[in-house]
Parts: sequence; C-alpha cells; structure tokens
Amino acid sequence: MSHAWGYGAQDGPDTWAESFPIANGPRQSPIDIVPTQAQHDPALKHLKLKYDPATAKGILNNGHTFQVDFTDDDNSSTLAGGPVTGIYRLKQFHFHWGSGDDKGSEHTIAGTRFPCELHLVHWNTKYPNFGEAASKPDGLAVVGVFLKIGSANPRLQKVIDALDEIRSKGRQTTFSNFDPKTLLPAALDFWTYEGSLTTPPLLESVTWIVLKDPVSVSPAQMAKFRSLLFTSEGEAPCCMVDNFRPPQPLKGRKVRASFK
Ligand SMILES: CCOC(=O)CCc1ccc(S(N)(=O)=O)cc1
Ligand SMILES: [Zn+2]
Repeated sequence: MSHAWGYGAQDGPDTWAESFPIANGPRQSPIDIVPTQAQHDPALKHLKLKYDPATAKGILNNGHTFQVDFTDDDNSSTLAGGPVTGIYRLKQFHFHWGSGDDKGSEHTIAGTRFPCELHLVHWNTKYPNFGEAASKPDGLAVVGVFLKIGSANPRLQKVIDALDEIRSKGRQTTFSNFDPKTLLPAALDFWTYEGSLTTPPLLESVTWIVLKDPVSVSPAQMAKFRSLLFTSEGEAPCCMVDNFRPPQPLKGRKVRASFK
C-alpha cells in the first residue's frame, strides 16, 4: 500500500511518524546548522563533483516537488571526496520552497530560513543501485544549496522554463544537456553531518553536504516554482508551496565544517 503523505495539516511532517516511525529516529534531517558549534575538520577533502550534461534525462512533477533525473548506469556524473569514501553517482536533483520568501529551506543556519533549497542526490556505488543504497547508513550523499532572493539566476532558467510542461502531479517531459554544476556557488565550502532523507521513507542513509554559500533566485523565478501544483490534472488545484520539513533534533550529532 503506498503511504499518502504530504505537507498539509492532515498529512504533513507532524503526521509522518504514524506510518514512518523512523521520523523520531536518532539521525533525522534536516537540522538547524549553528556555525559557531560546527567544528572545522582539516581532514575533510575538497568536494570532487564531475557531471556529464549528457546524463540529464527528464524532469518530473512527483506531487511533492519537481525533480530532474539523470541516467546513473555508469560513473559519468559523480561525487567523491568531501566527507565520503568512494564514488557516489548522481541520481536526481530537486528543490524545496516556501509560499513566501521568509521560509522554504529545510536546513536552517542559526535559525535563518531561506526561500528555497536545492538537493543533489547521489548514491554509493559500493551498492548495486539507488534503492539498495538508500537502505544503508553510508548509502546516499546529498548536496544542499541555499537559494536567496536577489537578481535572476540565469543558470536556473532552463529548469524554470520547463515547469510549464509539468504543472500537475505526474507530468514529466524530457530534459537533456544540462550540467547541474552550473547551479552551484563558486566556493564549495560545506558543513557535513550524518542524517536522513527529509521526506518519507525518511531513511537514515544520508551523508549531508550543505554548502555555505547560497546562490541567487529572483522573485519572478520563485513565482514560477510556486505555480506548480501538488495535485493531478482534474483534481481541485493546490499550489505546490511549503514542501519543506522543519529542522529535527540533533540528538548529539556533530556538524563538521570544511572551512575555518
Ligand atoms: C527507497 C526509495 O526512496 C526514495 O525514493 C527517496 C527519494 C528521496 C531522495 C532525496 C530526498 S532529500 N529531500 O532528503 O534529498 C528525499 C527523498
Ligand atoms: Zn530534498
């Protein structure tokens, strides 16, 4: 039976533990990152991101967010270095955002919320596929990037221009020749901690790599995100906004910084 979950009063984050008891687990995400409490770890390596634009496959409204999917049958698009051991393959990227500019990100920085957060999802190639990796404590690595309101971000525009074709839940279209590295800030300084998926099944398999520097997004570009629908064609339309989980208890975890 598929578990109906969402972000509304009846099916939102406060209800998820009913079907997914791990929601109250020891390494849940997101968290509030407090820079003064993060420890600089000089042993952390530089992030090595290698993305082949040819691996971009499609863009989908899955009813919770929209995601850009990548072919992951070889090591053409990978993450290595940083806090991880081995090679992780890019599977997809997606976003979380708010109904207004005062909220939307999942991670927060000393209580500060951003209007949007990008997640680039990778799986550990020591496992045969994403599904297997998602159930292992070192199975996934997600790079989180904050978006802050400012000038229009030209690097987002190809993604934004595709949204008109996937307005409703279940809609998808082809999306090719795109390098997600263009969505990242110039500096790849990061915080890292051991956490989970931020949506059901909330599996505690994610090494989080949250970049310190945000990238820009304009109000008009945010309006395009907010024009998407949680609902399928033919259903009463419900705007896809506030699709973020709030910060979860740290429960003794340490957050490390790659920078001083
Ligand atoms: C095993 C099936 O699991 C999935 O499909 C999880 C998909 C999924 C991937 C990434 C995230 S996030 N927001 O933590 O980056 C949440 C959910
Ligand atoms: Zn996410």
